[in-house]
Amino acid sequence: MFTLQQLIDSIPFYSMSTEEDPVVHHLEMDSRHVTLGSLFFCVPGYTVDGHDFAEEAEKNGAVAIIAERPVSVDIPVVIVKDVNRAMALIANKYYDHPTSKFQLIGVTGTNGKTTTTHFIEQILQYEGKGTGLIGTLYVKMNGETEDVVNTTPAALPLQQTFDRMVDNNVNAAVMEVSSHALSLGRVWGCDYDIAVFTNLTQDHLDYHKTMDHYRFSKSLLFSQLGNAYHRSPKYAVINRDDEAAPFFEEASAAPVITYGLENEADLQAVNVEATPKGTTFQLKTPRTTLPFSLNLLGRFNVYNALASIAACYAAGIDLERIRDAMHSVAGVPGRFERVDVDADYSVIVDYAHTPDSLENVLQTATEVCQGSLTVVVGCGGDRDRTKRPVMAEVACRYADRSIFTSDNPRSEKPELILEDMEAGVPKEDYETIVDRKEAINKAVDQAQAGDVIVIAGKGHETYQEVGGQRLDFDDRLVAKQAMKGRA
Ligand SMILES: CC(=O)N[C@H]1[C@@H](OP(=O)(O)OP(=O)(O)OC[C@H]2O[C@@H](n3ccc(=O)[nH]c3=O)[C@H](O)[C@@H]2O)O[C@H](CO)[C@@H](O)[C@@H]1O[C@H](C)C(=O)N[C@@H](C)C(=O)N[C@H](CCC(=O)O)C(=O)O
Ligand SMILES: Nc1ncnc2c1ncn2[C@@H]1O[C@H](COP(=O)(O)OP(=O)(O)OP(=O)(O)O)[C@@H](O)[C@H]1O
Ligand SMILES: N[C@H](CCC[C@H](N)C(=O)O)C(=O)O
Ligand SMILES: [Mg+2]
Repeated sequence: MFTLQQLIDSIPFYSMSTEEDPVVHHLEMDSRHVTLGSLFFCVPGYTVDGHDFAEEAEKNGAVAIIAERPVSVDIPVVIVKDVNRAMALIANKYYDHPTSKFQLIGVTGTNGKTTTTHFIEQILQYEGKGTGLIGTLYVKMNGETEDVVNTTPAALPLQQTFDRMVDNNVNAAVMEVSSHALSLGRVWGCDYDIAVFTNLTQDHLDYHKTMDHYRFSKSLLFSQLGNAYHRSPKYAVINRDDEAAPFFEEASAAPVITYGLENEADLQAVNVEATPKGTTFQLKTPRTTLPFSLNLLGRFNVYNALASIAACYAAGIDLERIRDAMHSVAGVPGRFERVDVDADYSVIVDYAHTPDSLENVLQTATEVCQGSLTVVVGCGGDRDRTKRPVMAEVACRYADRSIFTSDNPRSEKPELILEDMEAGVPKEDYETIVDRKEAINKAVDQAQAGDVIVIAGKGHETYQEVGGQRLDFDDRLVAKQAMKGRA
């Protein structure tokens, strides 16, 4: 148990409204969940401002408040420069620096984070480690999953999750680290042992405004490798084939292990071949060359495999053991997931929601397609508008037939999102069907033998976000129904 003073000792400068030093029993960033003895953090949000809930927090039993400006309460108020970052430091202290108690691997990059973290988790499990995973799909501890809101949670739930990982005997955890999280200080104070960079292409310009800021935010994971505890060597794992590689290498506060297919790298995949069941390649390292086989399709998955191999090697696992584990690594729900209905055409559901991921998945689909390729795709509302025409262009460049539709319009009018997409391509190259179910039905109805349909953007999602509502919607179920209806 800590007193307020003990907790805020981890912040360099602050001002305090009183000398009182209450005991803190709980940390909280949502006034509605405050209980007796809580320390309440006033987080300036995108929708509302946590400072407006200080009084409610006091009423609900908070013993002190951390804020960026004065608030009218009678309990102690500590004024800090940045509540998000103060919250990260205090949560670290409160939970006794949980990330110093197990090996922590962070994966950042525009695409491939969820896939790569799952590959790494499977290799760690093959080694018999107690594993933790945090990312877009869930928090997972020794096989049990829990729902999440964000890919990388805010500092409080994050440190609390790490603390539970310690209690659950996790000795190696792997997590997706989003650029939002790095930029907002959600992962401040995390003691990463290994930081992995997958790639950098356009996304999230609504938040970052420029690619430079986006790239800088991602690089924070690598400069953070210099953190305190030094229980084992730390490493950065970097994709040499990405043009941002030198930037990340320079930002790294730890030795760098590179991987790639095209450029010479510490771990390089050569002789990559697609087989009916997956992909094979030779892994060339300065010491040895080893044959690898992967149950998954797509050159992008070779990159994800290389990132995982390099991360696990950095974590101290033998390359031969990694090779054996990789042999049976399974794919991830909603990533190039084939809809399981017997038919002479294939339907693939994929989470591609950026220009680069769409290009990768469509390129892979053309390699397995014997007839014509159809893509059903939309772009998310309240997200980077500038990627919409680019995604439309990519769709039309690869597919024989493109159907533009809705993907989580959120607060935007679906027709206007579609107009943004349409601006990227000539009229005769696509058709537009606002209703996603109708769009999927039409693609399936018209499929011929040997054709492939890629339904892109939502992958594992089980909802369509319209206005403030989440309506049930699962591309895989809708496609399955359409396919069965046709049979
Ligand atoms: C833009 C953004 O990052 N939003 C995050 C933010 O929400 P917000 O700013 O809207 O929060 P808010 O509702 O304004 O509330 C502000 C504060 O007031 C508090 N509050 C609110 C109401 C009340 O009655 N009492 C009260 O105390 C809230 O608890 C909060 O602390 O804080 C929330 C709690 O931490 C996050 O869940 C939420 O992520 C939303 C869901 C989101 O969509 N974020 C995206 C942009 C994001 O972060 N994405 C990346 C992944 C990107 C990728 O992988 O491609 C991610 O890591 O998830
Ligand atoms: N290494 C890669 N390079 C490019 N595209 C990829 C790569 N790996 C996966 N993809 C594509 O990107 C999509 C999303 O993959 P994944 O979920 O692994 O990425 P992510 O980085 O976790 O995405 P998010 O930022 O939404 O969490 C996949 O469905 C696939 O189409
Ligand atoms: N993490 C991404 C997910 C996008 C998924 C797509 N279906 C969309 O809604 O745009 C984001 O929040 O931007
Ligand atoms: Mg993800």
